Amino acid sequence: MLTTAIDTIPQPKTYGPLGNLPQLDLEQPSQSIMKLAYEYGPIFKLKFPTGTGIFISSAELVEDASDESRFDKLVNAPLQKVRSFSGDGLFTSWTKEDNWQKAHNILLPSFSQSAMKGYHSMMVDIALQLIQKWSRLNSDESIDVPEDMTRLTLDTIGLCGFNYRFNSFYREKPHRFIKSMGRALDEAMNQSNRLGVQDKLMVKKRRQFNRDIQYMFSLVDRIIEERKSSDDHDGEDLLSRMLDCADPITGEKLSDENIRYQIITFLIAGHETTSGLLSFALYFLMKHPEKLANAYEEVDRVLTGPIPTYQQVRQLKYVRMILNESLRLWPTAPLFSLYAKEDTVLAGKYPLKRRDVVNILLPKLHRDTNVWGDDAEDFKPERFMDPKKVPHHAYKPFGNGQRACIGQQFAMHEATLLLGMILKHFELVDHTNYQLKIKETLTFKPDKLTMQVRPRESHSSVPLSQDERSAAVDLHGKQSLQMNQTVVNAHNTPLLVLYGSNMGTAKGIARDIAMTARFKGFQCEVAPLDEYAAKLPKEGAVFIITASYNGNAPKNARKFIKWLKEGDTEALNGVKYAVFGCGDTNWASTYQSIPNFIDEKLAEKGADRLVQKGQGDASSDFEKQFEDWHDLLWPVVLDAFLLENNDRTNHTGNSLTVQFVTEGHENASVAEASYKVVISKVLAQNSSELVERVLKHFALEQNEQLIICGDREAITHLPLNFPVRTWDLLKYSVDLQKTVTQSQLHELAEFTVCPPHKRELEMLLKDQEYELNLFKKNISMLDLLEKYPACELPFERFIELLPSLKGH
Ligand code: HEM
Ligand SMILES: Cc1cc2nc3c(=O)[nH]c(=O)nc-3n(C[C@H](O)[C@H](O)[C@H](O)COP(=O)(O)O)c2cc1C
Repeated sequence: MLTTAIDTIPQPKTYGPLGNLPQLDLEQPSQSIMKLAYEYGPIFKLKFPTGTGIFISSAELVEDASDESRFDKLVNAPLQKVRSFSGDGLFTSWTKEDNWQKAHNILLPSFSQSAMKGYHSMMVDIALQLIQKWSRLNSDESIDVPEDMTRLTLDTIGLCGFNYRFNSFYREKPHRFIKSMGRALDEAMNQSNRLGVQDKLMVKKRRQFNRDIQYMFSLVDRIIEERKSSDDHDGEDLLSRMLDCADPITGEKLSDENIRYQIITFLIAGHETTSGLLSFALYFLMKHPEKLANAYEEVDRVLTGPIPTYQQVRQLKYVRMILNESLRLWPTAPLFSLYAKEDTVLAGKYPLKRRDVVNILLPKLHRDTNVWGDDAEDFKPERFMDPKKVPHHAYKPFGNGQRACIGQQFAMHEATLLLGMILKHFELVDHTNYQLKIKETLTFKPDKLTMQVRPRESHSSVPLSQDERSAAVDLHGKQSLQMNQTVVNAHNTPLLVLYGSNMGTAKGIARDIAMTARFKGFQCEVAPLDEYAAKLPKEGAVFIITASYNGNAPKNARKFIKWLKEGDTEALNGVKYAVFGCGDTNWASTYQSIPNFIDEKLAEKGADRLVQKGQGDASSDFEKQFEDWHDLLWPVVLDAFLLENNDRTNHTGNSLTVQFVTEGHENASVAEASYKVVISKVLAQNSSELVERVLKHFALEQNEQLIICGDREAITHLPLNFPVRTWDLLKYSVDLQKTVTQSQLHELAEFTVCPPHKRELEMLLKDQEYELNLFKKNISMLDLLEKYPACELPFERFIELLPSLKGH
């Protein structure tokens, strides 16, 4: 007979039917278990009224338990109680329940990297509310940190997920949802620690629990009803996906009941843990002035505009490291549970029976000195400097494998953005010399942490008004224009861009590349890899952008991989290809496994690799890694097909070219690029009247899309190589009102075809004339263009000559 772990693993003394319950401080159960871990070592067992569980906390044991072929998520006793209000939502469902896989498939795309760009402006909206609130405080007023972080994270998930505004910053007391949810979570945890009979006696508590659940249901049902009855069905938020999308595998949609559970799940999971993370990060920064100084240095260097852009948030490396390190020492979801799917032996030492329960005790795992070193207890963000050196099997704040946190990128983007903004604006004051005490519900938070803030003198800036915020937010991407660009001198070399993607990152990149390629004159098609299994064309080029999932292919690349592995592949001589892999070093052992496989296999079968494989790591600077590869790619590809760079086929002697795009082709990023223009310049804009005059002069439409091509190094103030709305370009990027300079005047004269007018303009070039007639009167280039219709200055040159808009 197999000896089970339950017989051989150390266990503290038990107390009759209560088992080890008396060893737990019910106010702080996870911290009590942590203490036991220091006493009993990396593996021990505890018996509770609800069953017996093993607790593990060494890297070696956790690495083995992370094997998803042998262990799966256990919906543990507290989570089973939480099911009273979150049902079979993603967090509290068993993997084998149909609704888990279905919801997972439907909702994953909403958490892809490209989806974060869509949420960015809404996150900024809420973050600005906090910054404004803090900037209005008197210097002796103290801030309840976890309370304000909770306001922020609840409002953020409400807005990004469901377009619902909790408006927590406009309320004295937290929203009632927070109260009901907090009480219900407390009660769920307490119920799981009570004996059945004790529980039955708690009539009042049970009634309150039911009332809280009813309140949460009613709020959520209202959100669903409002959305169903509104005309706005084209949103891309979570609720839209829940209501409209079908599981790509089964073709089934989510039921109304399940949608209710999912919304509650996201409202809970989407804010409790992130607010704790932000609170701990602020605590650590207040206590570590030297780390705080590093963070200030980074924020001052990166966040140069009034509102952080998506890209800038991605560049806040040190701030991210601070968050990672905070999650190491105080992972806000401190424990997750697994069960053995079959009889097995843990780490080759501990025999387990099917269904034996293993709990991963994160705060202790994250302090395993064998992996993290003797200074494991110290706060050192630098541990996360090199993602390759992070021991991922000893760092699991977001859980494991397919049941890992779906909202990880959401949480990290939101937290990096906010922490960056707080640091940009404020000095942090530890006015009570706070001593850390941890409050536990299902999550960890610093208990009663307060601080004061002072505006940073050298960086104080005017908080934005509501209107300016709206301007930043309005364009968050609602419009998604379909368009087809007209390319001058297209050579029509075929280019096939294939992707393997579950969540949309690889697909988004494939589309972006295709847009650039069309622009360079290629005849381009974008498709999932599976559509081209055994069909790779030998004409033109093939680019492959793909992710990996636990070492396996994304769903729409499985056939392709099978074909490469087993298929009767004839020699692929003549196929010209390039591969870019989307991966994440969190999955260290299978990092980039699928793109690597494809890249190597194609070469092995005789295909020509055009350029070295590129790879992006979602836990590192993905965008930069992609850009670096993209910059390498095009010269090589153009060379291989003996092509000229077509970007400038429309060249007029300017260093810029402008191409107008017309409708009809698939594309994603118009609104986004327009938004980029807006957000980076939100404080400065030209008047609408000025913009209309320019449109009229050049006979342009305000909603027309154009792409400006030019050298990114040389021209920094214009949105280059992306489609933008003409209106946005003119309103936010260039200064239309600036007095004409003498060199601009010189160009105007050059472009003037009517000799008398040309002469007049040349006269004005003389210093005195210029001073008197133009400079003193503040005459702009636009004024002159209107006055001299014979001046045929092209639009692209006009844009190029104008200075950047810096605010009047
Ligand atoms: C710092 C912030 C966060 C931390 C530390 C965290 C941690 C975790 C952990 C440890 C799990 C796995 C639990 C288990 O195995 O039982 C998990 C799952 C989950 N998290 Fe998060 N989370 C965070 C933020 C978020 C956010 C912002 C969202 C939503 C927007 C979210 C939604 C979820 C969901 C839906 C699951 C269940 C996924 C599934 O099983 O399919 N989390 N989270
Ligand atoms: C459940 C899960 C498993 C993953 N497994 C791997 C992996 O084995 N190797 C890897 O490099 N990246 C892995 N990743 C990271 C994804 O490949 C990466 O985020 C990629 O950008 C996703 O692309 P997509 O949005 O196009 O699907 C995994 C991500 C998730 C959510």
